[in-house]
Amino acid sequence: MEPIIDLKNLCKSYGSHVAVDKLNLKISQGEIFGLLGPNGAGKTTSILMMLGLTEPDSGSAIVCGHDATRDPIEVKRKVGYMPDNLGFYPQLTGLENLIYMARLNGLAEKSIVENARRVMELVGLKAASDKPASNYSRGMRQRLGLAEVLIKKPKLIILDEPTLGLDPNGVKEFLELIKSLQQEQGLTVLLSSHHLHHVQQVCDRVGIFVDGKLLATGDLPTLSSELFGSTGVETNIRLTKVPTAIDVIKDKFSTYPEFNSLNSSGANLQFNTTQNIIPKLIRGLIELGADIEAVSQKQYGLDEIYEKYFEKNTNLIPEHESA
Ligand SMILES: Nc1ncnc2c1ncn2[C@@H]1O[C@H](COP(=O)(O)OP(=O)(O)OP(=O)(O)O)[C@@H](O)[C@H]1O
Repeated sequence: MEPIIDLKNLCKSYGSHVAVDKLNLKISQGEIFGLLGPNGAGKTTSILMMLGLTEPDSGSAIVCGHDATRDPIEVKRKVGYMPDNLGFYPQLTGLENLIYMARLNGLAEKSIVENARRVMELVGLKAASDKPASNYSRGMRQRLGLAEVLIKKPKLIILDEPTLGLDPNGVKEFLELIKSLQQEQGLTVLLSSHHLHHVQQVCDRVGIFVDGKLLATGDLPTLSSELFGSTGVETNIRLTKVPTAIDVIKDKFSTYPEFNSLNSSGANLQFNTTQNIIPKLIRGLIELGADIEAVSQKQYGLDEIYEKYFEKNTNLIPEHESA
């Protein structure tokens, strides 16, 4: 199946500043993809190029089968876009805002009200439909923004920082809603975020975007091995007691082609190997007469990715500040 988003060598500079540098990315239909990066990484610029709202300097963005630069109107018709700064008419109710937006999008007049009510229910705003938008909480505003996107019945929705400013419960509920839309309606979702932990809850795949470059894409295990592959696999083995001198153990395992290093502390051994060789390590230790009490393997996960790629970025808004 053709990818719903196909970006090839997409580049964009503002003056001498390279905002997006040779971005290559394919997103399949039905996927939830998280574009993840600190502030200023180039996420919004990439999204604007996908929507044909900013022209790339070079490269191409094919979205829903259309070239976003040459055919932005077709792309706009098929894609629902929720920007990070939502604006509503505060004196109108949520439902009136939605109806107004549906009219602006040229939806068929006869079913607009009925559709708007249905979508308000879908996003969990049925009870608040007739309240002025000025009374909506941040979480309700995000849902209303999503409703404005969904009323177009898009094939693909692009959400720029949708969890920004929501409290932890609001984040959870919003992401659950996105997930249910994917599962029940087969929607494809691209969302951008600088909140690694949020994105990981719902995304099938994520892309790590830093300084205009997409460093790695994949699910968490793939990302870990792409980003930390050269770090090796760390396996911790606790023995009931050390059966022989530690140098003897080291000598045995250093003949293994996958072996990098061995550190020990009492009966705790920490192996670093190029691959996961737990069965071989256990067999080797048993041959030396050891009894094994516990085995664990360090997984390079979100926290390590976060530390390596995000924490040094001084522009990053820490999660607790924006929640
Ligand atoms: N219109 C513009 N003119 C000049 N520079 C811009 C413009 N838009 C973005 N930039 C710069 O390009 C870089 C990427 O910005 P972009 O908004 O795409 O990043 P982002 O990852 O979406 O970050 P944020 O989460 O802060 O919006 C930043 O350094 C930004 O200052």
